[in-house]
Amino acid sequence: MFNKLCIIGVGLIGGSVARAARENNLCTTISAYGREQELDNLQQALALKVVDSYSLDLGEAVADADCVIIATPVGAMPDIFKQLEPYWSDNVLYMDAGSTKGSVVTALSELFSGMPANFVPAHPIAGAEKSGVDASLVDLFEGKRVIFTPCVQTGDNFIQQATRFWQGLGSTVSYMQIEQHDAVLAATSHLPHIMAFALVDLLGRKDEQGDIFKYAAGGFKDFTRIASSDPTMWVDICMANKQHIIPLIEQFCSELDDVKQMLQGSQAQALHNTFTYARNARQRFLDQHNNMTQSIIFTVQPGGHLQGEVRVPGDKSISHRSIMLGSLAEGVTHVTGFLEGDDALATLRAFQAMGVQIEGPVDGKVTIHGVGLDGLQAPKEPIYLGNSGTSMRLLCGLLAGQKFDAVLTGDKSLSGRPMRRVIDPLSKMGAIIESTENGTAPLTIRGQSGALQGIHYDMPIASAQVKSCLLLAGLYAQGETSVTEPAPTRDHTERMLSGFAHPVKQKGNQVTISRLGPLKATDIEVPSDISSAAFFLVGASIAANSDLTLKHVGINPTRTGVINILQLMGANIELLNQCTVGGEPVADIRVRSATLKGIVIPEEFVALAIDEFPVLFVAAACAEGTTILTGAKELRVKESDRIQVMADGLQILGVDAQPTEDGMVIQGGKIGGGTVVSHGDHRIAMSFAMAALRASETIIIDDCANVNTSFPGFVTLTAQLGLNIGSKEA
Ligand SMILES: O=C(O)C1=C[C@@H](OP(=O)(O)O)[C@@H](O)[C@H](O)C1
Ligand SMILES: C=C(OP(=O)(O)O)C(=O)O
Repeated sequence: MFNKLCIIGVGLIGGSVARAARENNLCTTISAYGREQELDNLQQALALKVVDSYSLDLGEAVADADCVIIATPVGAMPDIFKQLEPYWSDNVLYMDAGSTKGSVVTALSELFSGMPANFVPAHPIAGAEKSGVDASLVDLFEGKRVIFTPCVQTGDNFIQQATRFWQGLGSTVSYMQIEQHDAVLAATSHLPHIMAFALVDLLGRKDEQGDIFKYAAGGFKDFTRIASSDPTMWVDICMANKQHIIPLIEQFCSELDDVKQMLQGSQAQALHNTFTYARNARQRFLDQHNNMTQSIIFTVQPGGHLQGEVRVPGDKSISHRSIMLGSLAEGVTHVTGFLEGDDALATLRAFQAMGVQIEGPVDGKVTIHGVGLDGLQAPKEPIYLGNSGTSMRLLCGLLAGQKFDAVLTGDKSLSGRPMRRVIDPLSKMGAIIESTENGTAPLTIRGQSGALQGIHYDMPIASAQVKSCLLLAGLYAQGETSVTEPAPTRDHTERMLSGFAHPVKQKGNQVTISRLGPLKATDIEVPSDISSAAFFLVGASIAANSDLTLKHVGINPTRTGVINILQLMGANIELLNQCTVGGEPVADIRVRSATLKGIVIPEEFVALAIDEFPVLFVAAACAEGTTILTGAKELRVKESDRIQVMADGLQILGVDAQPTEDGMVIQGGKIGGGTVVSHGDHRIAMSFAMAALRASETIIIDDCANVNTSFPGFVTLTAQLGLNIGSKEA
């Protein structure tokens, strides 16, 4: 807590910082500084009790302050810094709140001949088109991001103080390099503002008769909202960041020119492709944005049944691998049925960041221009893989054989998941991988000057991710790399390598790879994901009067444990229209309501149904008698501890579910209602949604944004089939 906070420039941002700091007890008193011409605004700030005092004398305003925030337009900052210099104190934390960072840091560095250690450059990504203290809000920063761009000279203790302060205001703190910040913001904020101002300028001048604005509707209003922003502030921002903005304006003009030519040439298809790509890209942005800033809550009313025909999204495991092998192949790979969920998209972006040209996804279609086994380029920044364990573990193997360094990062859940399972065997092959002390991400994978050495590895756990990681590293190793598994795990990597004309040798539980030559591009049709279908297999089994057909689902025998287990429990499941597509068996699956009974789940099915246990626990809760799962310790290190989190949730719903070290004991019975927490785990969220089909009360599920990682459109689809589900932002 600060004793005295001084705000220089009490406008929308400065005023909101003051309000939120007071509300959250982050300081005892607040002073403000402004210029003579801002007197009215300062008086207003005092009258509104946003600040406790103000002064037109900077020395007086900052006297005894232990935190000073400069929240003026960026163009005014160099002057403010000069005026501040005589009062500068090494113990005080100084921060700005400007939208450009290069100009701020340059001005300070010139003045002080180097950046002062106690200045933390900060940019809250929050704002509105309104200005002045009147517009300030106590919750403006709640759930918003603030970006720090610390310099090498910035002191850790000051960064920590600044972090605590902004977190106290409700923000999430991110760190960026100055250049990166200014380039990104030029694209996402500065260019859109210029476009809005320019469009209104153009139409306003044309609109002398008032016709255009008179008939302008929602689209115009949405697009031009930001043209109501403060011109002084925006002139400052544009001037300060023009080196990044000008090239973007040029690119935008050329994009408009392309559109003009499509119109001139009546190229409706080309225009359609452009618009479709943009619409999908925007949706991905919104999904990502929701994940970052909002928590989604599902509310599911009790009862209902599932009926109809449905095709669930593409297989996540196969989608990841299609991008990886397509990128390493020679030639162009066309993928259809690609999963447009965040996990698979994280893999797609990772390869784009390594120089692979990838088009799409548009309606599940992706085109990958393979660069060959040795054609990847060093990524310019750490590769962020979100929530996706498969991306991180498989990429580790693939990157271990490259000539460049790469850093892999992930969200909070992924940063807590064990990575030694891949680091240890890769190190035996000669890879150099740095992790945290706990063996977790961020991971730095060092470039290799020579090839890795092939090894034989007896996997201590049944993991397709570890196996696939080593097979991918094996593509870069001298000699043979072989892996034995304690139980069969999904074999999509092996099958797909054959499709890319690079077969592996399979003997019993051992698979062996050596570099045979280039991978050859091929076309891949991704079937629907049986792990997503699993929610409906359980949902339609437990809900009376259900009859559902799931179309074109992958039924690779290394994935069908869920069907085996449900059939043992008495489920009514039929496989229809079986065929093989691109080396993967596929079928339509018909499922009808059935009376389930509790069973002891055979351990041989555990690896074959590893992702389906959350929803199988729901099936067990609806079955007659006791269901016992053992040998499934791996569930504790997925996106959440799926044993504990499911047991907690089921208990809240009144089910007798007892977690054990490696499984669970569930007595079937009645399901009540209540609020359960998914802990950001997509499969937990979707499993509890299905439980509502048999619940007596409403089930509310917190923290569901990550459903987008594997099953975009889950709410809409399940609602169409008969589940009474709604979703809202928290
Ligand atoms: O290889 C894959 O695509 C996957 C393997 C499994 O993980 P483990 O290898 O950790 O069991 C599974 O849980 C994950 O969802 C996807
Ligand atoms: C465990 C899962 O995925 P990953 O390991 O890729 O995060 C899952 O999808 O259930």
